[in-house]
Amino acid sequence: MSEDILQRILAVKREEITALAKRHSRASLHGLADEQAAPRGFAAALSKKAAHGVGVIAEIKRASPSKGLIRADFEPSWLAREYQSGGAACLSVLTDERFFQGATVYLEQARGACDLPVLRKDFMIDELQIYEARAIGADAILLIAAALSAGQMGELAACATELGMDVLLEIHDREELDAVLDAGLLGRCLLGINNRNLRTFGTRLETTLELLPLLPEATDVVTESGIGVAADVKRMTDAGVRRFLVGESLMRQSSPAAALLRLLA
Ligand SMILES: O=C(O)c1ccccc1NCC(=O)[C@H](O)[C@H](O)COP(=O)(O)O
Repeated sequence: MSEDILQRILAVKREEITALAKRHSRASLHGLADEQAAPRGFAAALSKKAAHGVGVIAEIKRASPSKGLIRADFEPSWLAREYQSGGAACLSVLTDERFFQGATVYLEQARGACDLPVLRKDFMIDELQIYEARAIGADAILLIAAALSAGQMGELAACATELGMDVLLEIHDREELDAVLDAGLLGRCLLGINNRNLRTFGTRLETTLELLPLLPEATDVVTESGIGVAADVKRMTDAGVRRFLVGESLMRQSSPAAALLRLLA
């Protein structure tokens, strides 16, 4: 994974965590998390759809470091309803402000507009962010292996699980897979394989296909990034992958619902 973009993002996250800690104590965020309705069951919803074909986590993504602004006409509540009517199993909402033009309020708006479980898509390196995720209603969080030590992954995953959230643990290569396996996290988290090379920002679906044979049998894999057309979905399902995280290709369409239906056709 690119030291440059990841390290730049993580430097900003450290500043944000310092600011968050000034606004809230751990106990106050825990209190806000406790006030939320119970999580909606992210992994279960994804597995239910996957058991009958394909489970899609549809992403609400306004912009990205690689593409800049993706969608100018950006209304999270409407997008959430579109994705639900298009057959998404779950939502992912980018909450990072600096690099993805996201916001925590977008997650609240999207979740409030539909019945789907929602992943907080951000760069999580501290328990405060996990409490904050639950406090804004998230049903699941993302952990990126390249950003964390094995010990941190274990601690943050345990924190999320204690709060009732599911964890999508993301890898890009064999080294990160080994770290996840060594940490004994595979059975406790969904495993995401991200097809994006963060040095070049290019996506290669082969990243998922090449890592699949190295996984223990029956691992629930989510293939992430670079899924654009139904042929990509077919290529993955032919290899046994039934869970997908899709953002840009849906966000660029005037009707994300119709685009999702076409992807699943
Ligand atoms: O999307 C980027 O440019 C990006 C850059 C640096 C770090 C992460 C990045 N993307 C995060 C994601 O994982 C994607 O938003 C997600 O997998 C959906 O990908 P896509 O369908 O290709 O929009």
